[in-house]
Amino acid sequence: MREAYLSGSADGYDPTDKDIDKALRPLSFDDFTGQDKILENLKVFVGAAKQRGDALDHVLLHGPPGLGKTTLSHIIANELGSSIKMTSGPVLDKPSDLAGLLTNLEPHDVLFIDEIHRLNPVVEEYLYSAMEDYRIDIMLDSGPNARSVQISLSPFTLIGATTRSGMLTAPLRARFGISARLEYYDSKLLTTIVQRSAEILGTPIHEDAAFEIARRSRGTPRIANNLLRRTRDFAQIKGNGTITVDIAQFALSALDVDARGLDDMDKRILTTIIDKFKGGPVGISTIATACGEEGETIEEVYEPFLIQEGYIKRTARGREATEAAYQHLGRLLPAHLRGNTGDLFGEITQG
Ligand SMILES: Nc1ncnc2c1ncn2[C@@H]1O[C@H](COP(=O)(O)OP(=O)(O)OP(=O)(O)O)[C@@H](O)[C@H]1O
Ligand SMILES: [Mg+2]
Repeated sequence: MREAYLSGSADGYDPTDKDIDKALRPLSFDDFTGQDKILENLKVFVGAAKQRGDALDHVLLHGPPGLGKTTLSHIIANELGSSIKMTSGPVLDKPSDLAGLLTNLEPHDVLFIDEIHRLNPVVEEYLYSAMEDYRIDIMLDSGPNARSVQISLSPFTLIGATTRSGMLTAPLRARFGISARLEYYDSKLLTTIVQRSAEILGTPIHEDAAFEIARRSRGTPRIANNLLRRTRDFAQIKGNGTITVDIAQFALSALDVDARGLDDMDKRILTTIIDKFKGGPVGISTIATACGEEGETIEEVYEPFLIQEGYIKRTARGREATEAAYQHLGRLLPAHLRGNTGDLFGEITQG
């Protein structure tokens, strides 16, 4: 497969980790664990496009970081038997950057634009006709000699990836025939992913150890793979190379991984709601300001996991911390969450 990397990705790993990361990346639909509904549909769309000899319709992949958007894009290109060219929104500065990429695409190639919500609006405008009619108008010269030339493109598939689908403009969103939102993985799926990765790394791992890593990975394969790599180091130095549940627990607490996999920002959001706003309800923009993060990011990257895990509730008046959040952070339950059962938290706060 031919690849042109126009930009480095912003994963922030060191080079060795990056190489391992590449080795762990599933290459085909059958290799990919989870996201069943999305995969089933993609198989149909890819199969049908191939049968007709058409380019696959443009695909938008959205969802929180580390769930497999880039991985799936490579898989789609592989399954199409096409090449993939990769770039990202912020890198495409001028329309000519985009034109250069588009005119170099072979029929049915995939152009992957990461962080597509960060496209320069002028570049985005050019993308519309490219996506719709496989052609672009380029302005030659300027002033009185200015004229526009139309260039035909090979039929191609644009795959856009974003963690912030809310920031996409309506006209751009409307031009994607296929749109899929990736969801967090449950612990069972992540256990399978950890076991698969351990096998690729040649590291023996017990099933309960794989599960321990999985359930503390914030529903995210990237985090699971990261924790596996670090746990493997502990197994090598502190044990005999096999990852047992004891080694996993030791490693995870040495790494300061929360028992339920929450990260710093998750915890900051919960403590903000509980300590500063009496458990809510409080609006997202208020939480954002208090946490020093953008509201959109909280809404699209952090909140879905906290809601899925039952730590916060979305109500008409804002976000509320649940009993689970108070308990997880070891805070006393407020009166409105105190049941009649007189549990530990309830009783302490009674007096
Ligand atoms: N379903 C899966 N099965 C096995 N491994 C997976 C799966 N999804 C993701 N991974 C692993 O997790 C890592 C992160 O995935 P990927 O880079 O595709 O995420 P992403 O959604 O593009 O994240 P970002 O939004 O940060 O770009 C990959 O290196 C891959 O090895
Ligand atoms: Mg990515």
